[in-house]
This record gives sequence, C-alpha cells and structure tokens, in this order.
Amino acid sequence: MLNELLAAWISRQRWFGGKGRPIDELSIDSDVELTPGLRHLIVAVWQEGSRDRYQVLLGERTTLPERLTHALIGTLGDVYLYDAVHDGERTSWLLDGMAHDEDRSGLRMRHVPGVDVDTSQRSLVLGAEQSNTSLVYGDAYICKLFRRLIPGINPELEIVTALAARDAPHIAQPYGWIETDLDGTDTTLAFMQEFLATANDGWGLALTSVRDLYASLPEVTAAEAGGDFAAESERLGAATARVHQELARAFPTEVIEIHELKRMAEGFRRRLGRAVVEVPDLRPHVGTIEHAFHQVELLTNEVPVQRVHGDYHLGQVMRTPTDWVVLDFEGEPGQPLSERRALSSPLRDVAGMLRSFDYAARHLLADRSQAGPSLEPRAQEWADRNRAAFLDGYAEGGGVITRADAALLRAFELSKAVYEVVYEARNRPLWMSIPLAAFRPRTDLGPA
Ligand SMILES: Nc1ncnc2c1ncn2[C@@H]1O[C@H](COP(=O)(O)OP(=O)(O)O)[C@@H](O)[C@H]1O
Ligand SMILES: O=P(O)(O)O[C@H]1O[C@H](CO)[C@@H](O[C@H]2O[C@H](CO)[C@@H](O)[C@H](O)[C@H]2O)[C@H](O)[C@H]1O
Repeated sequence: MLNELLAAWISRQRWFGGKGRPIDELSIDSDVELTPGLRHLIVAVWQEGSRDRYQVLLGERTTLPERLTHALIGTLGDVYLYDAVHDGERTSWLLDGMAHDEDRSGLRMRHVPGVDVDTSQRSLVLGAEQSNTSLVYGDAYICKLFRRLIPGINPELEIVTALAARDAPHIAQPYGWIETDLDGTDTTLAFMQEFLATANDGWGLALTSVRDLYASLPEVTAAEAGGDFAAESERLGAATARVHQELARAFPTEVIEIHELKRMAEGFRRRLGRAVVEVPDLRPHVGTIEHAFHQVELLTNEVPVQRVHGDYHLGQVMRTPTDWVVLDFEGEPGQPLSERRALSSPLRDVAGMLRSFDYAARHLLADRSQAGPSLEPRAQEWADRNRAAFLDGYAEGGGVITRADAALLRAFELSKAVYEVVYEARNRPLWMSIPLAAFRPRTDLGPA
C-alpha cells in the first residue's frame, strides 16, 4: 500500500522532523495529479499522539532510469514510485505552472506580477538538503519546497515580495510561489527566487579569512592578514541597516513601552528556563545570563520594534560580485508562525550576526581540540575586529544603536547564545563549546 511505502521512506528523509520516534499512522490528506506521472501529496504523519503534515512530489514511471534509483520510494504493481523532486523532466512542470498561474484542485501556482519566468530551465536538487528541499532551475531560479507544512503564509514569501515591491536592495528577486488552503488558511508550499549563481555565502567567506589568519607565519594581527574580512563585515553591517529600514517601511512598527520591559525580560527568562532543562551545561552560566536580562528591565527608554529577519547569521547572507544579499527571512526554525512573524527589535538581528562572527572565529578550535589554546587569542581578535566593523557599518548605514542599547544588545546576544547551545546539543554536540564561550566574563565591544 502507498501509505506503508511512504511511512517507511519518509522516516529516512533528512527533512523529516519526527526522527527517532515510531510512526503510528500515515494518511494521505490530499492527492492531486499535476500532470501525468506527477502527483502532489500532503501526508499526515501521526507520532505519539501528535500530527505533522509534509508535502511529497510523487513520480510514477513504469521504467526507472538509473539517475532516479536513489529516489525510489517503492513499487506498486508495475509502477515505480519515487521522490520526483529529483526528476528534472517532471519538475519543469512546476515552473510552467507558476509561469502560467495554473490551478489544480486547490493548488495555486503563481508568478510575481511583472516578471517573466523562463520555463526552459531544468532543475537539480541543491546539495545541502536540510529541513526543506531546494530545486535549482538552471542558474536562474531556486525554488524552496517547504517539506513540513505549517498553515499560513511563509514569512520569507511575505517579506521578500513586500521588499521587492519597494525595489529594496539586498534581497534575491522573488519569481513565484505555490500555495493551497490548509485548515482554511492560505498556506505557502513553495517559494521561488532568483538564484545567485555567482555569489558566495558569508559563512564560507568568513572562514576563509579566519583560516588565512591562523595560517599566517610569522604571526600577524587580524588587520595585517591578507584575508582580512573587516571591510566586508562593515559592508554587511550597512546592508543590514538598509534591510531593517526597508522592513520598517514595508510593515507596521510599534514600540515596547518602558512599563512593558519587564514582560520582555520575562520572555528572555522563559526561554532560558526551557533551555536549562534541556541542556544542563547551561546551569553554571545562569547567573551571568540573568544579570544581562535584568538590565533590560532597568532601561529608561522605550524599545522600537518591527519585522526582522529573526535567525540572522553568516550562513543567511551571500556576497555577489557587487553586493551583500540577505536570504531566508523565515525566523527561527521550529518556532510557531506567530512567533516568527512577531515584531522585535532589529538589535536581535544585529546580535545574531555578532554571535556568528564569534562562531566563525571559534569553530576550528571546536573541531580540532589540538589546535585549541594557542589559537584562542587570535580567534578573539578576529571576532572583535569583525564585530566592531559590522557595528560601524550598521551605524554608517543609518542603523541606530545608542549607548543605552548596549544592555539590550547584550541580552539579545546571550539569548541567542542560549538558543545556539540548545541547537548544538541537538545537532552538533562537538560545537557546543562555541556558544558556551559567550558566557565567559569579558570586557566586550559594545556600541560606542
Ligand atoms: N537565492 C539563492 N541563490 C543562491 N544560493 C542560495 C539562494 N538561496 C539559498 N541558497 C543556498 O542554499 C543554502 C540554504 O538556503 P536557506 O534559504 O538558508 O535554506 P534553509 O532554510 O534550509 O536553511 C544557502 O546557504 C545558500 O548556499
Ligand atoms: O538552518 P538555518 O540556517 O535556518 O539556521 C539554523 O542552523 C544554523 C547552523 O547552520 C544555526 O547557526 C549557528 O551556526 C552557524 C554556523 O554553522 C553560525 O554562523 C551561527 O551564528 C549559529 O547560530 C542557526 O542558529 C540555526 O537556527
């Protein structure tokens, strides 16, 4: 039976969120034929009383070419069923569908008004498949299929189309999307953007700079090293400020009044409380972290809030030959949609990027313990230099960070580090030492 084949297959997929727990039941909530040999399924997976829904593109062929054998789900009679995201001949139909605003039994494919979609492009699945599956069409488009479905408009689609409508810089142009009704709510199934074929991601670029510094003999300072990254960090700061300004113009803004700051600090504390239960390694640092959160209650100014990126780090920005581009405005993975769309201080993103500089500097130390102690001061120097350059760029780009904001920035940084400790404990325990280092007392580089 198809349900059983899907249950066995889905539990092995990288993007399946319920790994390690048995699947009690899998049912097919929606089954739409897009074109002969290509079906769009929404499947409900029940595990320990809770249900998650996933989308699957199901291909059907009576002979399976060698190139698709790795995507086989199973056979029913003489029909091979397979994960059709890997079948460029079939996925071209999605491109056509968006280009021509096709509707199929409640699935709506749309292109952004005014853009031309080149339907001759063939897709490949992007190597780094994680919680979603991205199809790269030629070198023109990247179409992200959201695997686990959450009712509602995806924040990335919402934000990028709003910014593109304002001709905002530093974003990848949106081209199209696919949506359906889930529980009576318009829900994004896929989002297609310009593929930045000649760009490099910020994480890779920053690591190249860090490696260059560590390899430089005789020892040089981060400023003297050939691969110094500070000018890029500064440009990235300015780009970030611009994106924040555009977000503030495109979406509503508010302020958190002084009397509401206590509630904000409580929010920080709640997250910390949950994290400490999950990762006891945080326990020795609770005093330091709570002290930082308490400073937020003592602020004497209201805090402006707006739409923000929400999960900002070096892996979310790409450097084209001329510009920094910000990707993945989806907020923190795993959070409910309401939380991911909530207004927040832009300092939250600033803090996220500051943390990322720390990560870039330290990750080689975490991976290779033998290289640890002697490189530590150089890691600190690289992080300090690039954090400062980013803040300078942010201010030059019109981003406002006052002296009074230092306390809030510190609270966001430590809160992000808490989130990272949990993320690493779950995904990359070897890397846990990186965010844990953020809680050591030090004279930090705050804003001027
Ligand atoms: N528009 C794009 N152009 C080129 N590469 C991209 C683009 N969008 C994403 N990527 C690549 O895909 C990777 C993952 O993208 P991302 O949107 O962050 O996915 P995820 O939500 O799975 O983290 C990025 O680090 C980048 O290398
Ligand atoms: O998958 P996403 O990109 O949405 O974000 C998640 O994974 C990130 C790891 O890839 C994680 O980021 C952390 O590691 C980065 C280096 O790999 C580092 O640059 C970030 O500063 C650090 O937070 C992110 O937190 C998580 O949400």
